Amino acid sequence: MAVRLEMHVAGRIEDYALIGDLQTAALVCRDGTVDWLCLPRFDSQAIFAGLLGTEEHGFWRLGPAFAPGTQPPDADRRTYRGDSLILESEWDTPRGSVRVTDFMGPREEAPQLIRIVEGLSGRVPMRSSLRMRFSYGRITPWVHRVDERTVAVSGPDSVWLDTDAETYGKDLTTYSDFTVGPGDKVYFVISWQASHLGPPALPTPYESLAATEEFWQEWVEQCTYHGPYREAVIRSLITLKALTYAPTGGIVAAPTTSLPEEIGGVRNWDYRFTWLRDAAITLSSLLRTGYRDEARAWREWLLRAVGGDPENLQIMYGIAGERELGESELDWLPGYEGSTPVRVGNGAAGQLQLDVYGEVTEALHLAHMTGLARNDYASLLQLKLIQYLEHHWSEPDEGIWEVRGPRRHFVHSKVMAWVAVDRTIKLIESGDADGPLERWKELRDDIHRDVCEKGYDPERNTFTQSYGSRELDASLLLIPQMGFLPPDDKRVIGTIEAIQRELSTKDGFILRYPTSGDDAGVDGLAGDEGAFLACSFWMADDLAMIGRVDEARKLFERLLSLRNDLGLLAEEWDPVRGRQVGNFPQAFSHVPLIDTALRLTASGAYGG
Ligand SMILES: OC[C@H]1O[C@H](O[C@H]2O[C@H](CO)[C@@H](O)[C@H](O)[C@H]2O)[C@H](O)[C@@H](O)[C@@H]1O
Repeated sequence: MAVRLEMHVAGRIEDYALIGDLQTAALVCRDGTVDWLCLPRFDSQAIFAGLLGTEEHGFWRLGPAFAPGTQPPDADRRTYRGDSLILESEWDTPRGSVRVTDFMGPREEAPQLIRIVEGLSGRVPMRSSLRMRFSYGRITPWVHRVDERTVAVSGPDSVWLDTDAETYGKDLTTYSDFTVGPGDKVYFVISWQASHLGPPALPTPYESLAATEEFWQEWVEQCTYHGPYREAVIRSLITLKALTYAPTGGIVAAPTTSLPEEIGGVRNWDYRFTWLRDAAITLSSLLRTGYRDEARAWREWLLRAVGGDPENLQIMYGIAGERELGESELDWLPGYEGSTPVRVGNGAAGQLQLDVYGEVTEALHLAHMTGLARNDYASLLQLKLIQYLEHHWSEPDEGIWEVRGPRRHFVHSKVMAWVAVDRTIKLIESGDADGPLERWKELRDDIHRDVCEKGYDPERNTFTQSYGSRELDASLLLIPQMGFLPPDDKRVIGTIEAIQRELSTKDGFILRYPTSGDDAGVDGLAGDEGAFLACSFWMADDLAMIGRVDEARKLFERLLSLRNDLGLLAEEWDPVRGRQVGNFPQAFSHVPLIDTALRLTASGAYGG
């Protein structure tokens, strides 16, 4: 029978803090429990999967001791140390106060999760409860001692625990009970190592802490944005950097799988991969805020990943460029608050999504415009993508939202195909590439005409989700932002107003598209979902672009208020339950946050 160890249950999504080492990431709950950690990479098996199950599936709690049968207390305060990814959680207990500092140092060697306990006042009894379960909570590893170290082994993985506290094993869990007084420090470090290798080097937690703090300080100093939303922009940039897989330059969409888009629902996906779309827009935000190294690294990643025939371009890859991302279900995990299935891998990898050509080309264009050193292969890739689009832009596809229903002629896909051709024409005109300029100008005009004829409903004065449909889609908000039509075009204004009218939630945030109505089931999925945060930021952008700047600023600031206490956003917002939903933290939410902050700052629309 399962032994109930702690009374910890997974928190709300916004209860989590992110820490990471630019190769993987962990989520730490308010009560000091690490409920999610995949080792050694973002897309590896989790050793703590309590987030998607129970304490039986692995967790590591470190905090003040508490009475049996009660819940571990939440920290009274928590914050990142300055502009870093070092988390500090503090508890005030009847016996005194204590701080736990959690971080993962950017690394060359074994991945490490480091936790340092520091007594602040009084004498505080503490407890560490470490329950590793390999293979996403399915496997109880062998745990034994090697000299002063504790090692857990199963299959290809071993995880080593080093601490200066006494430990003991009970109920297949490693415990440590100790007391800290003012100034006392106790460390705990777990390090991953391939199990066929010998023990990893002994950790140096205090040196690692200093090096990690310095790393983040230096990184943040490069930011060129100094406007009124700097705090929110910096936290978003740090989050994007934390989602970057440093060895290759790949960027994950989020470090989690299967945090549901609807609590209890089936819309649960694995985001631990590099989508060309999400990575391209991330790159654009990084470029706009002065970060060129990441942009260069991602461009290199892109050129390696898409190597081969552009006919075989995938819309997403593994973080090192892997193509096989086969989707499967982990049936032993009960899911976040009962949301099943829990999926690993992602079947969307095999879809046709024509917008991706536009997003990639736009990112390469921005790299070019901001003076990133020219790369002949990048220009060649751009030309090859257009040669492909010439023959395929008029096909139906699965679109930006990766619908699992039938393919359609999504308007946004065609608009982004136009973007791809337009930016490539500009590249040729700048003299940095050679191509059939006149033919591609005609192609650009053909796509534009097609969209305006078939994707626009003159009766309702709005563009539509797909050709022949009466439904709306918030991706149409990108039409003026991409320069497809100017913001003062009456069709653009009509579309913005229609989306605001028909796709707003009660609290004024924006849905991607209707999940019920004439076209119910466009995405081929059961259930509903929350407001999509990226679309809500796009609405703020569009309102600013059409001169409704006060409204834009108010919407933006309401969106900022949805962030958790650490400035983090998931993919969606559930307006009924008033909580964050979907994978967390999500690049696709933090990127538009940065972009809207930059736009509002440029328009002077702040401070009211
Ligand atoms: O809605 C169904 C699809 O949901 C996921 O896709 C979403 O996340 C992607 C990564 O951020 C994003 O690029 C895409 O625009 C979103 O719709 C999921 O990954 C898909 O498998 C699923 O079909």
